[in-house]
Amino acid sequence: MIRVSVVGAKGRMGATVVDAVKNAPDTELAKALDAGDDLTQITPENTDVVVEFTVPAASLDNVLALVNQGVNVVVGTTGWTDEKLARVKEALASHPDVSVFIAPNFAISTVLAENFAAQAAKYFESVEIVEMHHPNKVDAPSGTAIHTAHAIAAARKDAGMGPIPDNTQTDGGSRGQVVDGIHVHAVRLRGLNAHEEVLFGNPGEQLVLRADSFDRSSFMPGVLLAVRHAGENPGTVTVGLDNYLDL
Ligand SMILES: NC(=O)C1=CN([C@@H]2O[C@H](COP(=O)(O)OP(=O)(O)OC[C@H]3O[C@@H](n4cnc5c(N)ncnc54)[C@H](OP(=O)(O)O)[C@@H]3O)[C@@H](O)[C@H]2O)C=CC1
Ligand SMILES: O=C(O)C1=N[C@H](C(=O)O)C[C@H](O)C1
Repeated sequence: MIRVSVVGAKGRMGATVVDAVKNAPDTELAKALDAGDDLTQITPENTDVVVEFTVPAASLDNVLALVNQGVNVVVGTTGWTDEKLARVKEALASHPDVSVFIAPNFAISTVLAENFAAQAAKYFESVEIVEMHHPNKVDAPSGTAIHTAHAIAAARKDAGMGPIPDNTQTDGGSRGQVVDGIHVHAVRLRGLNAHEEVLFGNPGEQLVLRADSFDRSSFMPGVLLAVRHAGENPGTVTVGLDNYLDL
């Protein structure tokens, strides 16, 4: 059995992970901790891998503490930047037996949509991203939308494409946040869970890629997949569930 501890265990995602870990045939719950709890309770003696779903403001410190405790970490919390990733790599240099895995999104529909978007990117002049979430979400745009924008921008750059056509002369904020040259729009609406559309345009045609997570159960197969792969690449940070899919 894989011994899994959960940090952020009382949150919407953490509580769902606790149930998933209890119900999977090959995992068992070790520690379930939340805000205010002492992370030093989690050690290699009681835990094979920690799943961390907290808040962007806390996640880096949690991951650094867990790496220093010598346990593998699977992270779903958003807010990761190159600077934060560099801090984790630095910590792993002193703990070469520990691995960290971070996924902006664990839902297969969204991971596939992002992969398809990166493939489509070089064929379309225009592209914009619309992400739509429940109104309890604290960050905007979503971590997934930022990750998708970076993937599309990288594909456009590789293909030698220029800037996206846009003749906007005045903008009171309606054009969204520009991430790596891509406009990203965030909707917060009661009734929604997690949804993303990537809109591609060419003269006379449009492609829309849309992924819908209607329920947090959609993230659990991906979380368990990452848990089962934890520790495979010691001393490294791996980003993206696509690393564990046959794409
Ligand atoms: N990668 C993916 O597939 C997905 C990622 N997410 C991301 O996961 C994160 C969590 O989302 P969600 O579960 O909805 O958020 P919630 O606010 O429901 O849960 C966060 C939990 O973390 C707790 N917490 C806050 N600070 C700490 C800390 N320092 N140490 C331990 N626990 C802490 C909170 O406690 P308290 O409320 O008392 O502060 C709360 O119980 C977000 O960043 C979200 O974007 C969400 C869905 C899927
Ligand atoms: O807060 C959420 O709910 C979600 N957060 C992640 C993100 O910001 O991309 C993943 C998913 O969209 C749900």
